[in-house]
Amino acid sequence: MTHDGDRLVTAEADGDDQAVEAALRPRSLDEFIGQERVREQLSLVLHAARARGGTPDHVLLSGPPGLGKTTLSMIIAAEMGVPIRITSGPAIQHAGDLAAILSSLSEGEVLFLDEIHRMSRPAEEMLYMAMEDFRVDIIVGKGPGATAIPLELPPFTLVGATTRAGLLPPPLRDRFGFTGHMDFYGPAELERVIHRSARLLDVPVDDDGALEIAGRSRGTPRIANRLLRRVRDYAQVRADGRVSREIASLALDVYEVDASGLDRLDRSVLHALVTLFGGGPVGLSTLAVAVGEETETVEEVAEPFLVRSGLLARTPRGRVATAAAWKHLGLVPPQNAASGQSGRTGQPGLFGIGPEHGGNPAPSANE
Ligand SMILES: Nc1ncnc2c1ncn2[C@@H]1O[C@H](COP(=O)(O)OP(=O)(O)OP(=O)(O)O)[C@@H](O)[C@H]1O
Repeated sequence: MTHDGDRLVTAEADGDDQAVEAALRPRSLDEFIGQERVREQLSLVLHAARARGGTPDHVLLSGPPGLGKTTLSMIIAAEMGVPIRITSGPAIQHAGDLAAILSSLSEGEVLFLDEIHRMSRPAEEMLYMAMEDFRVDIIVGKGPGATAIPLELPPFTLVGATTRAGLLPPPLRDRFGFTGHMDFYGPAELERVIHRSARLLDVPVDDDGALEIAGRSRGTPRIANRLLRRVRDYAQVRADGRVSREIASLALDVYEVDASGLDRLDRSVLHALVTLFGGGPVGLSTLAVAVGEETETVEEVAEPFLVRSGLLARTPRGRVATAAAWKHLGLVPPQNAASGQSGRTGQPGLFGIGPEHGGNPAPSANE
């Protein structure tokens, strides 16, 4: 495991984010920006459940961190007018932990289980029965004398969140009535997220300023909100508090987040690849040594976004800089530079989709 929590452009929540995020969360489906498909589908599920006077089917939300899975689960509860209980897979290590939570749910309550793919196996098996029959068997005693005491549960809605639906065992996946796939946001959607947050935080931001921040936010609302807060600081300290394109750009230059959302680590990987290794191919560990980082940091922290942006390719022979990477660094790409792909736009840049989202998975070259 690597820690990238101190990076401004990490999609994971840090301690600083949590309090502000609570204030910035949209509270209804109408307020939730983007993800039109998921929003429409979910709205149908919730409307139908309300019309029947029942609880909605269990919902699985899959997608990268910071795109709004927790927010959507809270919206589901709010739209249904029921309470929500929030926990996560890693917090449920024993079946007993889960039994305690399930048995204390009230009728119709939403149970949000983040990182559901990281739950322990016994807890997962208990969840199968709870989801299907609203019942669990509590095992009392050990060995041959153990007995199962059935416990009826009130109907509830499980909202599971995972970064990869493919990691879930099929029996668990099949028990969700609806799966929503969340994708990275486009610049126009992020611009709306930034305008909305700026209103709530009382920061005057013009359209160009919002778009400038959006362009550096890696398709992720959590990052957009974090960058907005840093830009707000800059605008207050070095200007009159208003955020224009120029102020946003100067502020994010100070924080070393460039126009495409790359930070210092991302750029140093590309720089080493291009200047020291002629664009590659070069093995991962050699590249890591060249930038003075752990192999895992390069692989898990820097590479996913570089690949998604169409700047770096993983090939069987090693890491390769694409033509776009050379251009990004202001250099002329050699004739044979890899063309690179980024899933959604077909252009190198922000909003492509990496291997985990339908791109071409390339074999890892760990040397
Ligand atoms: N569609 C959206 N519109 C407006 N704000 C959003 C939207 N999606 C996310 N946000 C904001 O982004 C922040 C992160 O969202 P959230 O915590 O729901 O993400 P997540 O997908 O659950 O992340 P993780 O998987 O890391 O828990 C929140 O502050 C939320 O307000």
